[in-house]
Amino acid sequence: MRMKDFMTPDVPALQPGDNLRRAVELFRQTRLDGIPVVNEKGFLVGLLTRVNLFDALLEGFDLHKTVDDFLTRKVVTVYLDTPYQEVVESVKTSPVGMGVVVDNNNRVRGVFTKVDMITALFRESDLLSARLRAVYQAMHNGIVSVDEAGCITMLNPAAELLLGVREKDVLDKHVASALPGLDLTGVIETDRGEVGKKCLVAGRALLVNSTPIADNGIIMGAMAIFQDLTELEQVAAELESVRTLKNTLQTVLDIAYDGIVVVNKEGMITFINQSLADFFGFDPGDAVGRHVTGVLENSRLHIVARTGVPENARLQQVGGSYYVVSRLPIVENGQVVGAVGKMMFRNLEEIRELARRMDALENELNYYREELRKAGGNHYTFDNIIMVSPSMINLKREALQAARGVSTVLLRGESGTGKDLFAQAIHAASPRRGGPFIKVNCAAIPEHLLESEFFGYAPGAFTGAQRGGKPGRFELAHGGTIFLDEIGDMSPGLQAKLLRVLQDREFERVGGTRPIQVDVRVIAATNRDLEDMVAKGDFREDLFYRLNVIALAVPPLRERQEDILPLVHCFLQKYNSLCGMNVSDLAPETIEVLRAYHWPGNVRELENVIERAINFATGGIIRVKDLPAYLSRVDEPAGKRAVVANYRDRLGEAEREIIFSAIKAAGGNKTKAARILGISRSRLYEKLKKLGL
Ligand SMILES: Nc1ncnc2c1ncn2[C@@H]1O[C@H](COP(=O)(O)OP(=O)(O)OP(=O)(O)O)[C@@H](O)[C@H]1O
Repeated sequence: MRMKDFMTPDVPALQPGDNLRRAVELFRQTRLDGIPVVNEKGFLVGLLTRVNLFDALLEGFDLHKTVDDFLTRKVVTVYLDTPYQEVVESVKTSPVGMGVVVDNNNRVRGVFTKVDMITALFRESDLLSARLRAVYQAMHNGIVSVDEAGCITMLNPAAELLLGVREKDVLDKHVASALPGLDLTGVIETDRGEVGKKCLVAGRALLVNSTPIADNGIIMGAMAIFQDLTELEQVAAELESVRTLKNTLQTVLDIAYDGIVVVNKEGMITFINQSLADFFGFDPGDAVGRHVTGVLENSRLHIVARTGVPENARLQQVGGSYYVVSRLPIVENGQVVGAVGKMMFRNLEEIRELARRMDALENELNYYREELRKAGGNHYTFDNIIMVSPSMINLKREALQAARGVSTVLLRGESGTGKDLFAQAIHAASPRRGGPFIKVNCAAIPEHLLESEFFGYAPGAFTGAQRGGKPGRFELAHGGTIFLDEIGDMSPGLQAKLLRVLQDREFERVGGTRPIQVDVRVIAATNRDLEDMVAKGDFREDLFYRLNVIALAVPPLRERQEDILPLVHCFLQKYNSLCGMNVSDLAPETIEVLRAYHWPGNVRELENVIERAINFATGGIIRVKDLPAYLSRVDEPAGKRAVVANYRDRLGEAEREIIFSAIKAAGGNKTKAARILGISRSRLYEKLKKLGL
């Protein structure tokens, strides 16, 4: 409050030269204790008080005498903007008890009297108490105040809530009895406040600050301000867990494999992890607070923070190298508030190495899947093997004879001729048919697993091994038949071990010491020229003779054309039902093409061709156009092929040619062929199957 808010404005004034009569008249009109005297320019000359006037009259001056000789010249003057508090001090020291108010140009604008001051005081204290009450009401902390006798004078709503009492019920009661535990009488007695004292009041743990209330050095009472300690402790615990979480996150982000940078909506960096800073050689502290474009070349993070559109797996060039980055907006309550960028800057070689390892694992997985599928798959009998050709009928007769005995059988023949089927059929026709039929594809098992697959491993044989060890295929085949497919692909070390099993029917698990005896019939198969391998020293002669007790040769498909059509119809039936199709016949030209083809991949290739053709056929008939183009253009010039073949066929054809030439160069040795091609043996095996070779 300022002077202009509570002064008495527009008071009449005397001028130098005015007489006492004029003064008497003005006093009668205004009831003021003094009349300002101003000159013609409006400046204050003095103040004629009632006392001045009475003195003049008592001294016997008549009413025509001018006021000039009786004025009080030392007058309290204040400006319009002077604050209330300053005026109070002036008035206290003024002998007159009133003052004159002037503007900034020192012209008289009014007067202030003691009545004005008291009115202002009331207004001021009303305002103060309204403000104080608002604070009391709104405060989250509880407040209790007491008078000098310790009786409660006030309790705010927060205190009511915290202590579970109503103000009206405790007013004027002594604090010690109304609120036991809240010690304010001690504060009054000692005139000393206390900070952060723990008190138990009305069953609540409180943190209390108390202070005496004094006026001019006299204790008038005391006041306590308090808050719930349990609430405080809860907040502190929450803060602590947030701090721990922040530290954890910070550590995780700092050791993260990738670089991480966070910007706010303006594109200013708010966080950058240690890995990124280390990689580009700067201090994270220097980067925080700077615009991202000033720290990382070609950054678009500020754009993502503005648009909210994520950018995944983009390339960003920094310092002449490219890095894979992903940028994601940070959204809070539906608003984009920033963005986070992730940068893969590690050596690409490491990633390639990882990919290689994954590749190897995938091969392993595929192998086990295939084995699993076969383990639960159909077991063929001679009735399921489609054959009409005399050579096959003859073979079946020989195989049936072999099935009755216990001797080892060696199935010879090109890939895809049906050796696997014959092995199963022999088992099914043998007295061991009630026992297990276990197949081991020596070419498909990853090299490092071969030995443990064959013979199993003892408990604790190597890191990662199953705790109780694992039986090998020989153990699993006990009482039944083991079918060793692709026997020509076995390493020399394993050949020696196999020989021992065949001779002694006994072996040890990998890492084990106990000999294990098994009763197993062996059927082996190969598409390799084992005699040639023996001659070259690639295959043990003694093992060859052990295996070659009963040799059965499955003829290639091109040498038994009579079987082609019956096989086609068998596959039509199989894939119609598998694919939900209804393709029942072949156009005559299609039959011609199938007969004319030389089927290097034998029955497996024929089966693949039919499966594919069913998917392309229209009108329930397979036409030449539904067959792969390479079947019908053996002699066509390469230029013409390029025009007609579709992308997938050309790709498949190129792959076949590459694989064929590698196998040829390796003399039929798949391990060598895989090495030439730079792929794993099991991957080559997968490809051969896929291409029907
Ligand atoms: N006579 C047949 N009757 C029915 N299906 C056959 C016949 N011959 C082969 N097949 C089919 O052809 C595919 C290849 O047969 P199989 O696996 O027995 O050949 P394989 O000579 O053992 O080949 P690889 O030497 O590559 O192991 C199989 O899907 C099998 O079902």
